[in-house]
Amino acid sequence: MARCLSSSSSTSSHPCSSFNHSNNTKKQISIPKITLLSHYTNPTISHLISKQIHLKSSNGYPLNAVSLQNGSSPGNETVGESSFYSKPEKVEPTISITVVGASGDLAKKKIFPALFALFYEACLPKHFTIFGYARSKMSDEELRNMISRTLTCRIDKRENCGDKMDEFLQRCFYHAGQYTSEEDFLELHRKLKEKEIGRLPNRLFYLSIPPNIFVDVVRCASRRASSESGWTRVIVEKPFGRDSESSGELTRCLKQYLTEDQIFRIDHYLGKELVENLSVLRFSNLVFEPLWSRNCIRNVQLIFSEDFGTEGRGGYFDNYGIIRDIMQNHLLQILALFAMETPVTLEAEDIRNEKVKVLRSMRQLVLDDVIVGQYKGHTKGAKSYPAYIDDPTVPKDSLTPTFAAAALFIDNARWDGVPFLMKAGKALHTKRAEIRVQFRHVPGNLYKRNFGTDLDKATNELVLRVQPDEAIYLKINNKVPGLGMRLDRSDLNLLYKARYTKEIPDAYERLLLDAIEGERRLFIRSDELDAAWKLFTPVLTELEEKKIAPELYPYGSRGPIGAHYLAAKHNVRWGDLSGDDS
Ligand SMILES: NC(=O)C1=CN([C@@H]2O[C@H](COP(=O)(O)OP(=O)(O)OC[C@H]3O[C@@H](n4cnc5c(N)ncnc54)[C@H](OP(=O)(O)O)[C@@H]3O)[C@@H](O)[C@H]2O)C=CC1
Ligand SMILES: O=C1O[C@H](COP(=O)(O)O)[C@@H](O)[C@H](O)[C@H]1O
Repeated sequence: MARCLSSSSSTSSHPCSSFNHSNNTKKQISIPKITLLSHYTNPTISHLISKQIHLKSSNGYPLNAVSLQNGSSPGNETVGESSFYSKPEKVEPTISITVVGASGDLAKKKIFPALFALFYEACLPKHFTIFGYARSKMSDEELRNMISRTLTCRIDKRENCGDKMDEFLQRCFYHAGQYTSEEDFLELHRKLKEKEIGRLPNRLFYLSIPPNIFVDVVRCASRRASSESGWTRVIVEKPFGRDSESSGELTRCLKQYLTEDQIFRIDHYLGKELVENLSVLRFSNLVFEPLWSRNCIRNVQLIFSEDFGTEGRGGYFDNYGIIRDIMQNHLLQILALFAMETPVTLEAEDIRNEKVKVLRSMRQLVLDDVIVGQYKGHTKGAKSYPAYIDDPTVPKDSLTPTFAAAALFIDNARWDGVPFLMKAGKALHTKRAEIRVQFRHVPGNLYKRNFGTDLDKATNELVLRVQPDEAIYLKINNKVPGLGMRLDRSDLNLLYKARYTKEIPDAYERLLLDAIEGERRLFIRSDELDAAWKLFTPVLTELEEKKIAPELYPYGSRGPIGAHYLAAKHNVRWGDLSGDDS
């Protein structure tokens, strides 16, 4: 896959070299010098212009008649100069990236650092501008200070970082506005245009805002600030609704203003290195794919564990809970990638088609196969840890789960009867995300009596440690060296930091770059989203209607004991997350 652009402004040598895509926005292109009047009413002239554009398009020029056709452009704008029959002129593309909600937590923590890292790595297009948009009053300089203060990205200790940072900050601007005001977005549009003069403008909006204002922003941005002749894309952060109905409604509303192709629903777990590697592991190694079914796999575990609580995000979290926050999206996406059939190609639609098929083959999740928990306060030595309900933004009688475990099944030929166990929790003893594949027993094992330990524990297990310390390891049985025949457990271990010197990019870097490049493979399609909500909505409704009380577990513990009963019911023992098994 082509990654990154060469940027004249970078000094780093990076493998990224080309921006060679099938999408019309990605190469330096030529467009004829014409005036594009979006409101052109004379049918003959309009027809001529359309024909001209069509002819040019089929000869390799961009299909940039959008503003003519959709009539939604903010004004009667021109591209190039008004000389209808003059020779085509090279127009280089530029991209304007607007971070909506620029004053917020995610923007500071992830989006600006990821953009800077892409710039540092020469992965951003040669011509780009970044705009922050939010209600807070800020000058360009104040935004720049905010960005440089909060840049704690993986490269900020590298050579020339300061110089590159200055260069980057000079391309960052701020516009204060309301999220519901078309006027304010029109003002933004004018500012963007000033930076885009003489270039083919492409625009990317990143909605880093609370979900209740997604649609307002999309309405304002699409009506008043979309690109007139290049593309306009919108990255939408989760949550995409809180159940089937609200998610369907959100999709319908967004589609009033955007096509599905313009919507990039982000699930940042899909941008994690190990999750990207899952398909590579499966489909490019003959040793794994033949084992990838009920014939050899006993169970699959998808585990997310954080060693801190909601910490400032209680207000958001209490309306969602851990099932919506982690399971319905991050863990289910991993499951779909893990379990899908071989896609026809690596194209986005082929992969997403296979993921939807898996999701639609899943058995309806039932309450008996779900357990929920909530962390309570805990004192350890001199240190005391708060309960979830100690968060001032959380109601004291909240039943919102901060922990959940669930057993899911895929009713297809490959996975019939194999439990897929999910476990996700906050304020646990460790921070970790893993995919654990436990294999079946070796039938008629000749060495059974040679094991020092119980054979039941001695099946093969493949672990993909998504974070921290990315690793893939396979637990095998091995002869203890020496005379005699005694077997013990050992690991074939691929620890990334031991094998690779290159730092692993943050998931947001990968996903932002993909959105810029128009690569949709790692973004969620609306039918995937629909299938994901169908799976979880009934159980979420039941939990809430029946006011099921979560099992309390101490902050920093391994979570509720109920998770072990659930696993045992399906003949599963959770893998050891203590970290000493790799
Ligand atoms: N933070 C995180 O770690 C993660 C966040 N997300 C998602 O990303 C999005 C942004 O998250 P985050 O940055 O934490 O959100 P914030 O709560 O920090 O909100 C972002 C900005 O939106 C504006 N805002 C906040 N509340 C409201 C409101 N009620 N009405 C109108 N505007 C408001 C504020 O800007 P101003 O007042 O200046 O307009 C704020 O700076 C959300 O959808 C969230 O669910 C997803 C994964 C992780
Ligand atoms: O989406 C979310 O993810 C974070 C965890 O992300 P990670 O990349 O740090 O593992 C989680 O803390 C948050 O609650 C959730 O909304």
